[in-house]
Amino acid sequence: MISDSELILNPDGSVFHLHLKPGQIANTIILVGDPNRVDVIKSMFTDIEYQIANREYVSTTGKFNDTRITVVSTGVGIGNIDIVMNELDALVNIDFESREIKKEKKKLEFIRIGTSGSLQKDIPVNSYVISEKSAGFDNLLYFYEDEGKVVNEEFRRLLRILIGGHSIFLNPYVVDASEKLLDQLKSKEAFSGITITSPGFYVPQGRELRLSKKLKDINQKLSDFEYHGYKITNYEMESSALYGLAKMLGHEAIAICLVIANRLNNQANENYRDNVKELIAYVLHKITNHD
Ligand SMILES: O=P(O)(O)O[C@H]1O[C@H](CO)[C@@H](O)[C@H]1O
Ligand SMILES: O=c1cc[nH]c(=O)[nH]1
Repeated sequence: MISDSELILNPDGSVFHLHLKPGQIANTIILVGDPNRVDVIKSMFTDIEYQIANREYVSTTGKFNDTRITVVSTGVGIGNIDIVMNELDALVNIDFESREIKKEKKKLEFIRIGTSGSLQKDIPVNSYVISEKSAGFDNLLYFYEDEGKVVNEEFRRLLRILIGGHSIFLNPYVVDASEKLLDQLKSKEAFSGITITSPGFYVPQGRELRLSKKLKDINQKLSDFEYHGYKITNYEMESSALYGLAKMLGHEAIAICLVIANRLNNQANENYRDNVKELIAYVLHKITNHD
C-alpha cells in the first residue's frame, strides 16, 4: 500500500499537483511547456470535458478527429516532468481507493510539443525537429533504480569523452523516443536527430549574458558530433526525463519542437506563436490520421 505522504491526494480525491482524478485522462496525452498553449490546442478540439489549472499545470481533455486526447502543460524543466509523469501514471496505474498498484497496467502515449534552439546551421528557425534520441544533461534519471535498463551506454561514453574533464558535474544519459510515435510523426516536413535536454536556458545552453560558461566551445562541439549517422540537432529542457520516465513506466513518448533560435547562425524568431499553432495542427493530424 502506498502511504499518504508518497502519493498525496487532495481532499476532492485528485492527485496533488495536477488536480486530476482517475478517468479524466485519455490514453493519448500532449505535453506542452507553456500553459497558454493548452488553450490553443483546446480551440481545435470538440467534446471538451473540462479545463483544470493548478500552478503551471493546466489540463484539458477533448477530441480531435474523434480521438480522445488530454493536454497537460508542464511548465519549464526536468523537475516538472518528474511530477507530471509520476502523477499521470498514478492516475491510470494506481488504485486511488486502495492505494495499491494495479495488476493490469495501462500504456499511455505522450507527445511533447515544444520550442527549441537549433544546433545545426542547416536547421533554420521555424523548422520542426523530432527528437529521435534525447541526451539528458540533467541528472534526474540517475535517482531511479531502473535507469540502466533504458539508457544507451555506448552513447553515454562517447558524450562523456566529448565533454572531457567536466564529467564530474555532467554525465549525460541518452534515451530513445518511441519507435511507434516516431513512425507516426516523421515526414519530409520535419528534421530529426538527437536533442540535448539542458538543466538551464542560459549558461547550460552556452548563452552568456553576465556569467561565463565552463564548457567553452560546447555548442560547436555538439554540432560537429556524430553518432552512427545521427547528428545533434537541438536544445530544449524536458525530453530526456520524459523519455526515461516513460520507458521505465512502460509508456510511449516522443518530442517534436519548433526551432525558435538557431545557435550557430545567431538567429531567433520571437514571434513564433503562429508557427507553434501550425506545428500543433501537424501533430494532431499525424497522431489521429496516421497519414
Ligand atoms: O516551449 P516549451 O515547451 O516550454 O519548451 C522550451 O521552452 C522553454 C524555455 O524557453 C523550455 O521549456 C524548453 O524546453
Ligand atoms: O534556445 C532555446 C529555445 C527554446 N528552448 C530552449 O530550451 N532553448
